[in-house]
Amino acid sequence: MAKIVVALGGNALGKSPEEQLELVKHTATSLIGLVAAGHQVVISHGNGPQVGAINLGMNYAAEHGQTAAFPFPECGAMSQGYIGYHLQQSLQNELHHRWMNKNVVTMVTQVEVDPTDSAFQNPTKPVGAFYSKEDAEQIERNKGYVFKEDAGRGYRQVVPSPLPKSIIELDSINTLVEADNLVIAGGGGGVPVVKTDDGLKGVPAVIDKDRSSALLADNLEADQLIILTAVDDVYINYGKPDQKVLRDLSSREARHYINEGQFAPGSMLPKIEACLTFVDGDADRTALITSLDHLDDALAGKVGTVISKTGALVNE
Ligand SMILES: Nc1ncnc2c1ncn2[C@@H]1O[C@H](COP(=O)(O)OP(=O)(O)O)[C@@H](O)[C@H]1O
Ligand SMILES: NC(=O)OP(=O)(O)O
Repeated sequence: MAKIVVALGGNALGKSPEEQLELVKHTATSLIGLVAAGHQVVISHGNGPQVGAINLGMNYAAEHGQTAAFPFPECGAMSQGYIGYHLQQSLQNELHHRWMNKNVVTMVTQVEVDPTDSAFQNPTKPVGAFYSKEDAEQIERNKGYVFKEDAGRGYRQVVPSPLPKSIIELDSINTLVEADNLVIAGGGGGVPVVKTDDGLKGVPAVIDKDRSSALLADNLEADQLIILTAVDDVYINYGKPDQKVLRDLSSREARHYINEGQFAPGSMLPKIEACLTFVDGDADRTALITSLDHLDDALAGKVGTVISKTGALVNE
């Protein structure tokens, strides 16, 4: 039996509640498959598109005098509830379908960040919808938001993405996991909070969920970190005619490709860095990056990129 932290990508969760529920149902089948195989599974997820959509909706309602203004950390907490609800329901339905009995719980999770983190001066985390260059420039002028190009897919608003320092609810998560519950935690990288003289305080930012998931996996002493996103594999020369699948990577090879600039900042780079943080902690640990659709194939070794301290296979 292995302890596995599975991180689901926010961009791979679809663009609407209907799409998300459909995608999550499919992923629930594979996740419960892992549970049925005897593994201890902890689930985390991204929230970039979702927190951006919630924030836009709340801003619109506030600008039209229909609601009070909702700060960004509150929007992050809402995204944890929204995505956690779909995950809980889909996992519970799949458990029921298989006549399995297990409690599923979403933990609203706060993650401590450093208020002096330089990320607050340099927003990099893409959130919300994709825009054309012209539309992004117009919104920048009208609202003062910052936009950046996101991995060739269009322009998106970016917000600060400080590094996760500690998981506030770690003890509760650990207790629930050890009591054999299926736990969803660290959603959206956790709601970012800073420690002040008056206690914890939310800050407007989005922590990278891959980095938080690596911290969670390390803190829970997990054996494996699985990052599920929109692509089946990690590539070098991604999107070019000579792109090549990386099936199996040692830490050393991964660092070499990072230095070559093979992984886009804001998308694949933080995933690779998160995997390195996790696997460098212990030689027996592995990390797997694959798509939400092909987890079963990846576990069978047919697709996906495995990262470990020493590497095992030869790349195709
Ligand atoms: N070298 C690469 N190999 C594979 N995908 C890459 C690479 N560089 C950038 N990407 C992009 O990174 C995306 C995954 O990052 P992102 O969309 O931020 O993930 P998520 O929201 O699922 O966590 C892929 O869908 C792909 O477009
Ligand atoms: N919080 C976060 O990293 O979200 P995405 O996975 O959507 O980028």
